[in-house]
Amino acid sequence: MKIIIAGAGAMGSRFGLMLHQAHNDVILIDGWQDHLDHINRDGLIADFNGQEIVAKIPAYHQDHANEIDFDADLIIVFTKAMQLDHMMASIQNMIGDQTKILCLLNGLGHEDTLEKYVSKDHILLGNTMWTAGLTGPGKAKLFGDGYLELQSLSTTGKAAADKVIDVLNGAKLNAKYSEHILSSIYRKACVNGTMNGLCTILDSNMADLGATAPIDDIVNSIVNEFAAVAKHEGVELDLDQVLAQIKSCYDRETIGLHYPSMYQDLITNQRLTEIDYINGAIARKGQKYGVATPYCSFLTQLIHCKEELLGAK
Ligand SMILES: NC(=O)C1=CN([C@@H]2O[C@H](COP(=O)(O)OP(=O)(O)OC[C@H]3O[C@@H](n4cnc5c(N)ncnc54)[C@H](OP(=O)(O)O)[C@@H]3O)[C@@H](O)[C@H]2O)C=CC1
Ligand SMILES: CC(C)(CO)C(=O)C(=O)O
Repeated sequence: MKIIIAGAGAMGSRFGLMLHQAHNDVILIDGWQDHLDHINRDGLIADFNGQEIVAKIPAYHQDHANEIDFDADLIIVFTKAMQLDHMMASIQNMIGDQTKILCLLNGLGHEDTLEKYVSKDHILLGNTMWTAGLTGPGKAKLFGDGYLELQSLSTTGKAAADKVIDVLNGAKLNAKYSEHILSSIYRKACVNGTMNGLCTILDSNMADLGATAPIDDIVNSIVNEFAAVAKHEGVELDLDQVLAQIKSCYDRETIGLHYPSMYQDLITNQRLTEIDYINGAIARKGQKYGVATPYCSFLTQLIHCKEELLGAK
């Protein structure tokens, strides 16, 4: 399959690498010139479960996306939430009649941004429990296992979605179709709404955070706020399932040693975070629906304070 990874940071690099290894025709598009230069010069270098892999994958700057001759079957968008709009505008001319756009970003509401550029027929909405990190431009550190779920936003799009799922599974990405992607997105947002902000503020990985005494209380309070808001959007969260997914993040043998992407953004790279698309989104929706969200509001404010204190850009 001809695949564009639009947003080739940590997660884009993981998906790009695994799909390239499975003999798909992959190109990377990103806005970070130094990263692109390293990849084009030395290859994408990954510490992949402890083994060094070098993949020669062509990488292009998004400002020149118009000039790329590549008839993509699939575009996987993997920018940060606040970069999605700009990326979609950059790649608009690369979207053909049959091109599917798979969105796996963390956070809520990305379908609204995608629908500014393409109809529902093109959109596969999803989320993923894979993890990834960058150790420098052109260098990824990838460990642990993961999976992803996706759903076509068009009622007639299941067959095309299944083809994409076969390709993803050919690359061992553990993809499956979801009939209720909004529930699964809310469930994943609960994982990010607890792990990402808390690990960032408390300077911890997920396993160490999970071993603290007050964590269960804090997690329960945050998850209840997500669930109360989700109910107003027609999503009934299964709290046991949500808590089990959060607890799976504490496992040192799988992804517990991972520092969430928000930690990587703010603490490692002094970059602005996606908090407004996660806990911030719940606080805004809570106001709209008359649901109290003190934990989400406080965590959002704390992260914004930290962004200011660290001069994040
Ligand atoms: N990392 C993870 O483990 C997981 C992440 N996600 C989600 O996937 C999406 C993509 O996240 P992720 O892959 O972590 O994003 P990254 O921060 O690794 O990359 C996103 C973009 O940020 C810019 N960038 C990143 N690092 C630097 C840097 N050091 N200097 C300059 N620019 C940089 C690049 O674009 P540009 O230069 O154009 O700004 C890049 O395309 C997000 O929604 C995230 O929440 C989901 C599951 C797990
Ligand atoms: C790994 C996980 C699930 C942590 O919340 C994630 O999505 C992230 O790092 O952003």
